[in-house]
Amino acid sequence: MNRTVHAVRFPVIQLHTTGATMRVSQEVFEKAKDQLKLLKEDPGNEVKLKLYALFKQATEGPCSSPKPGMLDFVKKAKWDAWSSLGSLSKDNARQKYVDLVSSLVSSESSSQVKDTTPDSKHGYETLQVTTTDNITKIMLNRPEKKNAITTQMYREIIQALEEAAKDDSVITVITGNGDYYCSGNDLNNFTNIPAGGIEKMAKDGAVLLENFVKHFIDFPKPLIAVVNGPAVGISVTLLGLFDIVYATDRATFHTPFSELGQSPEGCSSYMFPKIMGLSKANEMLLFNKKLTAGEAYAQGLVTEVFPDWTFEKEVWIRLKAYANLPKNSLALSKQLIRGVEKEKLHAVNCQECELLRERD
Ligand SMILES: CCC/C=C/C(=O)SCCNC(=O)CCNC(=O)[C@H](O)C(C)(C)COP(=O)([O-])OP(=O)([O-])OC[C@H]1O[C@@H](n2cnc3c(N)ncnc32)[C@H](O)[C@@H]1OP(=O)([O-])[O-]
Repeated sequence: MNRTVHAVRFPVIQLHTTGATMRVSQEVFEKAKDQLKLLKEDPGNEVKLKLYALFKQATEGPCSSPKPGMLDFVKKAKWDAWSSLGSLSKDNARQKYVDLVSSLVSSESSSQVKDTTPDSKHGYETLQVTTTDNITKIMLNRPEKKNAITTQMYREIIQALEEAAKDDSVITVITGNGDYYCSGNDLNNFTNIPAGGIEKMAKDGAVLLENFVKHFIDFPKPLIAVVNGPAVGISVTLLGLFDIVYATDRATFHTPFSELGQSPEGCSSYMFPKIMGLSKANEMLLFNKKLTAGEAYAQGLVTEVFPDWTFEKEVWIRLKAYANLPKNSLALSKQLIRGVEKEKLHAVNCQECELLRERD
């Protein structure tokens, strides 16, 4: 089952960055060329060189002209930029050219909008939670630990989801700070044995985990994962409970449960086979197969993959457009889509947590 991607039309170039396979049409390429002429701000020499190189590669293929002399600075810089693209195909160069122009046009228009990002909400130590432009953004904020989820972070995410469910926002986004989306359960959660011993730790852990996952199952508004880097463990298994998953092409998806002597959670034992088919789900959940972003897209776990260099810009422009849609209509439609499965998901969550408790 592939996820549905809602098409949003931008006033400028339509973005075609769905995975690595889609081709940019000549028409889109020409449009990008025209848009470039309308930029008001000079993007700077580095970007201009990149644009030049991509354009040459897209129209003529790899650079085969002789290297200009050392003193011919401009020609040499252009030649270097073009040559650096090596054997990049014309199609890929066209795609990258269009992506780059899109990001320049977008950043120019968004720089004209007043920055109204409010301060992070108080009371969170492991998260940064903000609401702006009708979007509540829950950012995992332990970049130095690759955003590993401690028991405190589990509790804070639960609290943030409860608040986001009730606030004025239209959509809710979860993302990570730094180079990782999330490295999964903090492994120290298993090593700090409390006074009641291992059995109590396992029981408390299972109760917390079940409640945590329950908040994703029951979340009433569209929930979007902005996967800004590699994702591990529970941050991957939960993705089946999000309504949309956008990923940078730098992201990977890894569920090393068998390696750790654990079993799947986050309703992945039910959602992954449903999303990607049984055998692909088994490769991930039983045999620890790490997926690239492209593979995760091909298997329907990810809605769309964006080049890392334009990821944040493109995704947030799109999300802001989504967040202007009518709040109630979105919430009701989501509940209609998810409602059919809710009972089943709660039962799966309960079983998964019970198994984890027994195995600890
Ligand atoms: C409830 C049960 C269900 C849940 C299931 C799961 O999620 S299962 C999945 C469970 N997850 C895993 O099995 C993933 C375990 N982690 C890894 O495999 C690697 O750290 C990495 C591949 C995520 C990043 O490799 P890299 O070479 O790029 O970076 P680096 O290694 O140098 O890490 C930087 C710092 O972050 C720290 N830190 C990172 N992750 C965790 C963590 N989960 N925990 C604690 N700490 C973590 C790391 O110790 C280091 O701290 P230090 O020494 O600076 O104080």
